[in-house]
Amino acid sequence: YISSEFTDAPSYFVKRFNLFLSGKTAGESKSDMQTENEEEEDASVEEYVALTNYTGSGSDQLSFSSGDTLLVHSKPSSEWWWAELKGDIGYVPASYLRQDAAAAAAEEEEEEDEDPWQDEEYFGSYGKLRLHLEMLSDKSRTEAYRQVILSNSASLRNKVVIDLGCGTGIISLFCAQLAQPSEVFAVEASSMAEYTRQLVKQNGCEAVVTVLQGRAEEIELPERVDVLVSEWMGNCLLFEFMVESVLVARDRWLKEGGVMWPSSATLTLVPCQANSYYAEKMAFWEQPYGLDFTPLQPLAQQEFFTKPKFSHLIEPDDCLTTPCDVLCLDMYTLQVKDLEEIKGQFHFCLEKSGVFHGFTAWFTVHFESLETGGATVELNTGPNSEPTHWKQTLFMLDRPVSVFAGDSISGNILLRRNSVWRRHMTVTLHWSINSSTEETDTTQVGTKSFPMWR
Ligand SMILES: NC(=[NH2+])NCCC[C@H]1O[C@@H](n2cnc3c(N)ncnc32)[C@H](O)[C@@H]1O
Repeated sequence: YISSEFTDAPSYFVKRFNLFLSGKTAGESKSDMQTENEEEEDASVEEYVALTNYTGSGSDQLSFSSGDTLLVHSKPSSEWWWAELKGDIGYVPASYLRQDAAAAAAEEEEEEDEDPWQDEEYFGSYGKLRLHLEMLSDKSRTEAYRQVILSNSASLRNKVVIDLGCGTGIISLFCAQLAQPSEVFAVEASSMAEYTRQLVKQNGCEAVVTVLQGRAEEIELPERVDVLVSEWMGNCLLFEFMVESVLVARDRWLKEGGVMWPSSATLTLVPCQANSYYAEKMAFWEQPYGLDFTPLQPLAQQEFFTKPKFSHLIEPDDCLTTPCDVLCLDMYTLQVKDLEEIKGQFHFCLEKSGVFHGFTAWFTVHFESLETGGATVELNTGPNSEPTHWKQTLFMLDRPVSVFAGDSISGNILLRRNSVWRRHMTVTLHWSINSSTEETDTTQVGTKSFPMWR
């Protein structure tokens, strides 16, 4: 019996289905079937995922629940497919199925054997000039490292230096040009290294600077070093987790009493307004061209406010109060295992009323002097310093909160490294807003996790 809506089912199916009804499973019926085109018989079974529940009508249709994985044996028409679920076989409405979920699952399988460090993509990106141009064009960043070398030039005499992740070799060239170290090992894993070698030669530094192509964790040095210098900081300080490579190299190659540049790193946080960003991404839908597009606002929140916004330039006036250092990393004692989960507390007393749209984060690194008592050099990527290519990182709340002078915002920030994708992390913020007025004391609590990026 084939229910009426299948009148368009080709004869092949009628035969096949009847065979099935006669107790032969799909597999066995193969030998009895002379189908018009063999490959339909041989087509590999495809996995599909049910988008929603479906209750089959008539005995020839399958019922299934959302999320079920159906094995589609063939597709006699675009509307109805012949599929199997938990040993049952029958017709299913094709529009209720989605392969990309199954494909995504397969993809997931594939990704599993993808490198958790994504080094091909990562070092591939650094094999091109774009990122190096961005970094070299960042005067605050590059001048800070130049200042470190310049202000320590006397102490660098006859020292052995490793420049970890040297890129185009700028820091190594500063060492050779502004000081007289005995040796600088410029280590670079990307294909940029071969050009870095040319730059070292082009600038007459090959007597001092040796370019080693390879990952810092794997290269062999002829000796331990007095100074480990590296520009490893990522967005929100840790993204990319290049810092792990720095710590591994420190443990392997830094002499007892050797110097880490940067010596320490601090993550700073502030509750902030983000009126223009909010207007651009959320308020926009209130009345575009006089129409009401507010039903799109949940989508906008999901699409624009779920992940942190990199390269956000916060104005000092957007800070609702004095920023607070929430994490301080000592590059001499920090361990790789510490990177899995780093937590910081904060407590802000609001000095002015405004709209609390979210939190902004940035970092500062310090380079201690090689001479005891010498001046420390600071690279501050915050809103009161010259902008850098990192700018700042904005974490938008799901919805803004009006706050008033005298209110306080306290809570904590948690950076949890992704246990699979080793260059990624999730930043979770917990906060409570305490408003005190004559009549009442109210507390609003909130929490939000921001994947960066997985
Ligand atoms: N501040 C950052 N977020 N990135 C800027 C520095 C990154 C540079 O270091 C190189 N690099 C990164 N990790 C490594 C490593 N483990 N070994 C060698 N070179 C590396 C990378 O190829 C690039 O040239």
